[in-house]
Amino acid sequence: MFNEGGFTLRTLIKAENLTKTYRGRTVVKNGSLHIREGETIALMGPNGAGKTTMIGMLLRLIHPDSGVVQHWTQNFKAETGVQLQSTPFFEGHSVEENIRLFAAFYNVKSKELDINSLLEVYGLREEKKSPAIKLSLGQQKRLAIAVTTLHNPKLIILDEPSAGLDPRGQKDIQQHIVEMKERGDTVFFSSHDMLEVSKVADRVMIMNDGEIAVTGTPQSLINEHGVSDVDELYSLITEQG
Ligand SMILES: Nc1ncnc2c1ncn2[C@@H]1O[C@H](COP(=O)(O)OP(=O)(O)OP(=O)(O)O)[C@@H](O)[C@H]1O
Repeated sequence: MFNEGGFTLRTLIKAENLTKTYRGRTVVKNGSLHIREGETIALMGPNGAGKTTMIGMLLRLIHPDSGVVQHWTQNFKAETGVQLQSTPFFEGHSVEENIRLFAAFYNVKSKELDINSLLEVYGLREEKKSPAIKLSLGQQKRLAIAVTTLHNPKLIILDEPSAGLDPRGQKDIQQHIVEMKERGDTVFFSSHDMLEVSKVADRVMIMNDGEIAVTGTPQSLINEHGVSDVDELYSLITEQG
């Protein structure tokens, strides 16, 4: 439990001094962060800043060279929804079958699964019988995000959910994150989309060259650094390198 301003917020993930080196190059340096229940956190940073490596270590998919990650429960994987940069859908299976396969993986019972509602929410009703791997990039991203929610997870982690999408596709993803937030879900996502971050994030972290350079609410960081928006803040932090 973590006490802040009189409210007791539960910490879901606490990472301390995470470091990862690949072939002599340190790509994450002493990364410390916490994710508290109900927060929507955006992880930003240039290509190669170490965001995906950091997410991998938070999920215990990548073993840090040093540092510690603590989760709110031993069984955190069963209670976490994860969209990685490429979600491997099952080849030769329709959207519906893929959802059923992911649901089985998460131990969600068939009778608890409302596929039609899920497809409706994620704008995939027409694609129900289409092969998942033939969907457009935007549709695949929406399907990947839809399956992160199947088991009603406590924490949702999205690695660049809107990367490579057109403005309409980016807006759709923003809306899905807003809906997760309104449901009270905890969401940790990486992004290069300033508008998305400004609109949905309660807290922003900017990584630069393997380090978490700043963390705070968008407004507090804007005030502290004397800039006018998240875009300017990002440029200031990442150009300081
Ligand atoms: N398994 C690996 N072996 C060697 N180098 C790696 C490995 N994984 C990542 N790297 C390197 O670590 C650095 C950080 O990569 P990472 O994918 O964490 O960055 P990122 O901030 O997520 O970038 P992007 O925004 O492009 O996705 C990069 O230089 C990358 O090439």
